Amino acid sequence: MMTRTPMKVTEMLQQRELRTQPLPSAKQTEKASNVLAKTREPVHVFCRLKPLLSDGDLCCVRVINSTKIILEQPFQVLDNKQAAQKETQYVFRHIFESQASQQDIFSAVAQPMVESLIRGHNGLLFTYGVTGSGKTYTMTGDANNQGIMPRCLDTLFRTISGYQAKKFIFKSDHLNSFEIQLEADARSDRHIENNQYFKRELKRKYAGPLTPCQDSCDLTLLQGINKDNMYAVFITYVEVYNNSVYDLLEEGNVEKRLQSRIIREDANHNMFVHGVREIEIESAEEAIEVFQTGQKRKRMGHTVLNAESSRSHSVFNIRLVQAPANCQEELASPDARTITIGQLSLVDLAGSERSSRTKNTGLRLREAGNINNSLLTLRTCLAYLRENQQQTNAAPKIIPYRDAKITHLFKNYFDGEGQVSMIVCINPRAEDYDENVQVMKFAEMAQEVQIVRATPIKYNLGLASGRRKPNKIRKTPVSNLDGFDNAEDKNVDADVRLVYTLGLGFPEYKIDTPAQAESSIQDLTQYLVRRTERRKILRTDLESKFDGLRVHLMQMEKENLSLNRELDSLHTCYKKELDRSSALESKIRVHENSIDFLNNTVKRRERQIDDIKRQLKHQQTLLDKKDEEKENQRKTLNAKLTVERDKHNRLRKLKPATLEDSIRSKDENLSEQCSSREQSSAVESLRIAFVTTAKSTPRNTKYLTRRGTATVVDRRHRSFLTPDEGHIIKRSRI
Ligand SMILES: Nc1ncnc2c1ncn2[C@@H]1O[C@H](COP(=O)(O)OP(=O)(O)OP(=O)(O)O)[C@@H](O)[C@H]1O
Repeated sequence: MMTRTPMKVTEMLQQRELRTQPLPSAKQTEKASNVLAKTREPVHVFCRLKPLLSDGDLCCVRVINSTKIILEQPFQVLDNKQAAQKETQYVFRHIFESQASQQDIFSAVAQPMVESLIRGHNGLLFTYGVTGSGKTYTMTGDANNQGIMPRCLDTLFRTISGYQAKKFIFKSDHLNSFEIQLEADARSDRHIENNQYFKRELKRKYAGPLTPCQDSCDLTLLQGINKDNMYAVFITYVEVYNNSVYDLLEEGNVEKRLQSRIIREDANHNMFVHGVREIEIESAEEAIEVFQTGQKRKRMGHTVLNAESSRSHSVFNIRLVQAPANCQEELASPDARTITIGQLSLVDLAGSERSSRTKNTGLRLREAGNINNSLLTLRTCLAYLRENQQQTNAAPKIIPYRDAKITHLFKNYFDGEGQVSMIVCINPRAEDYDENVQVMKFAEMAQEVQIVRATPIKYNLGLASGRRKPNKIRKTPVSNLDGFDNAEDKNVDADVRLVYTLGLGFPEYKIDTPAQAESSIQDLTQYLVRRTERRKILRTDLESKFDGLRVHLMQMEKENLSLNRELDSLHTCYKKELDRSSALESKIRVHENSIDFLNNTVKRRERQIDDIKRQLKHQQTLLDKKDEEKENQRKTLNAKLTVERDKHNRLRKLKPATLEDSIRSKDENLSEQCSSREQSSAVESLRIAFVTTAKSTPRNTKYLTRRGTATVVDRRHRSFLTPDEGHIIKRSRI
């Protein structure tokens, strides 16, 4: 059994906890760690198991408890039946077993993210898993089992109900931000919208296949709403198909070919789809209707593993815009800087799949290739992020967000904005074992990545908190009173004292008969008694309120004084810090200048080194050329020498033979023809000539003399023949 030992798991958990818990040593370190613990959080990874289709199906998963799960290699996959079954244990934040309801998932995973959204924080929630493992079911659900998205919308609208701004007060600036419109402009936009037939229809009824859940959560548990703010909700819905981004809510009918969009970075370094259509919605029903319109454009396809398989990654963004209101329930300032924007991105990733199992070909195969590539990039990004966070001493790796559109869109979540959660969907069938192993490994790695949670900057207008409350309180009984006046329902328990009215108008009475007069007088008396009592109650209430107000004012005055003192000390601190920071800035400038200078010097030196290298190279080339020339000359001289040697050898062989022949013939002629002294002296002179010629002949060569004797000539000696005797006189060379 290849299990992670319990020790290892606890170590892992301890390590994870260590990263979020403050170190107890020095006070300063503790403070710094506290800040880290507050602002850093790991990716939350949840695991959801899909129910098996039939009881006979083999299962490859065993749940240990709500956080531990074991993946078992199915027996039939093993070659050898005797071999030990391979098991791997994984630990997640929570494991939802197959019987877990959609509500369970929403409450544990998405509800806290909705709360964060209301507070103005960003959040990313995505589903990850093999094709057909239940990602879309978890994210969207169906008519009877609504998923996370409709539940989020329902919770959100139920929470902000009564605090929503009028439509078109907030307007998108098409650069991922919002501006505040004047009421007159907003009214005119509302008028235009009301005139559009489509919108009127939409408002009248909604009867789509998916409806928002009506009981998504217990609202008493939800926190985070600022009752002094006004809220508006905007949605965008995009898909990433074959690594291109498309706006599923683009204007035009559903058959229209969608335009590919680019991803851009806004002024706050958040990534957004440029030119995407942001639709302001006022209710969950309206949001679902808009979602369904986009859904019709989403690319779905049939694969062997899932009849309705998502062939693209879909990103549904809920953006909550809020700004402070004044006590008249209008926005307190037209300044766009007072706006806080929170974004919750719900992402349904396309399923990872193996082409061998899906039997995909053609377009489906290309889609699958693109899906797998983008998921691989997601895995790489998270792996590099984790590495960078764990090895703080090494040079950080560049995260390849731009390699896939989906990771490019996620960049600002991973780089530090908001909370990231992932639901890993697992189909526990034995056939999915291999792919589930990969999914689990990725999930395990992902939860070691730390994300910095950014706190939104809220613009302080200096308005008192709770300013909208009195107006709201006043509105409630007044509206109740309206009903009280008109309806017969006498049991309405209107809190009339708070609006300081003495009650209903003077009752009508008729005094036609004495009996009528009697009863009218009684009624009027009762009415007046009630009225007097109410007056008393109101007076007491008013007096107590005056007292309360006085106490409250005194308290506020005290608070104000202490706050002013605090403000003064803060001002002093601020001034000191300002001085310190300007001193640091000037230091930085000096260091920057010296860095610039050093950089320039380094560049100059590098240029010089380059020049010297070039010169050396040139000299080397010249030397090589000279060597080559020398070699050529040597070869030419050698060739000439060989030719000369051959010539010389040939001459040496030829000359003595020729001369010997001529001497012999002349000797014979001379001996035959004359015996005279003159004649013989001529012969002698000829002989001397021969000897002179023979100087250059090789050593130990034999020559014929007149007497027919052989003579050996040594090269080291010069040899002569005496004219009378013909003897050879040898003389040593000097
Ligand atoms: N927890 C569950 N309970 C009941 N049915 C489920 C559950 N999860 C998934 N299903 C059913 O399984 C089928 C496939 O699920 P779904 O379409 O959500 O898979 P997917 O992971 O999104 O697939 P793909 O990646 O191909 O889009 C659907 O018919 C869905 O209703």
